[in-house]
Amino acid sequence: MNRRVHVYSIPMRARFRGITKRTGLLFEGPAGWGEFCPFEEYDDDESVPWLACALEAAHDGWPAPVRDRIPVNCTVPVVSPEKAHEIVARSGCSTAKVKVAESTLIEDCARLEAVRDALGPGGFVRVDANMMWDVDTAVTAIKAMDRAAGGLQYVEQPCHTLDELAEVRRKVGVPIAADESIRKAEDPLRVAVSGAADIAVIKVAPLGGVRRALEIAEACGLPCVVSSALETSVGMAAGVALAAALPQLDHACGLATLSLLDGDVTSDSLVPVDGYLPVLTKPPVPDRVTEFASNDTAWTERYDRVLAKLRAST
Ligand SMILES: O=C(O)CCC(=O)C1=CC=C[C@@H](O)[C@@H]1C(=O)O
Ligand SMILES: [Mg+2]
Repeated sequence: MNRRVHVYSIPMRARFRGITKRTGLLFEGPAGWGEFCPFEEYDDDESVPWLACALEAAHDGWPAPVRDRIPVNCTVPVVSPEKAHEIVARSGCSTAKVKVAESTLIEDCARLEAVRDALGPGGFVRVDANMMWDVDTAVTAIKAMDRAAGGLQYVEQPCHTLDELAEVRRKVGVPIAADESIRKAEDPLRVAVSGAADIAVIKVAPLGGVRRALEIAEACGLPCVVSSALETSVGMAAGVALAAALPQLDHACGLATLSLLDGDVTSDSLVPVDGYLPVLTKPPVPDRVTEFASNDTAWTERYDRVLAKLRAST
């Protein structure tokens, strides 16, 4: 590795998807800064698209936007109903995505009631179960949550397989969104989600960058929601660029996750104002990265290994 890189480590405000700190690596190229931050469980092969996304930002820049601001949802981790209410009320967003299935159904429903209370009747509530349910559990839980939330906009990835999603979709009236089914697919360009889901959740880093994610979105043939991978504002800007370049955007996107981190690497933080994020022409400069600097060499070693794999595959 010979380029200028910064390894960062930022604590999470609340535990989210089992992690309590977000770590990754930033580097600069001729077009700006890129962020490489695959989650720990992604092996080197699975991390190749994450690096392609960072290299696209740093070297090529992004396709032209067709809109200049992106509606976003606030994201509610597994917290108490009081805390959930506070997160939603403070966010300024009229759509909330609530993590479910990690606590009991009673706790999830209490959180959903609090979220609806904070949003008022005009807001949208969606839930994400991260593949935790089997079909029967999903059907029971979705019906109960739909009641508790005063109507669900959709449920994201209730079960593991596409067949299970399709079965749940036939059994409940709530629309189904596919996330892991797309981002963890062997070939996201070929995965046939259309019978199993109503909405495609698209994450720019695991899918290999803005251009590649646009191709995948088109191949899915479904309305898309762009969602983050808990990046700092440097990586988040790529997700915003994807949402900005999609020909059609009917739903709020899951890109308001900076508030889940206890800090950011830049003073130009991508935090929403009145439920919208601005579209940037290039990634923000990480002028505050030294506050979160880490000397964990595992990240530079990971970068080198994944870069070698990326080069071998192109
Ligand atoms: O979509 C959002 O509102 C925020 C992003 C989010 O929920 C996620 C980001 C990264 C990893 C995931 O476990 C999770 C998701 O499953 O969508
Ligand atoms: Mg998800």
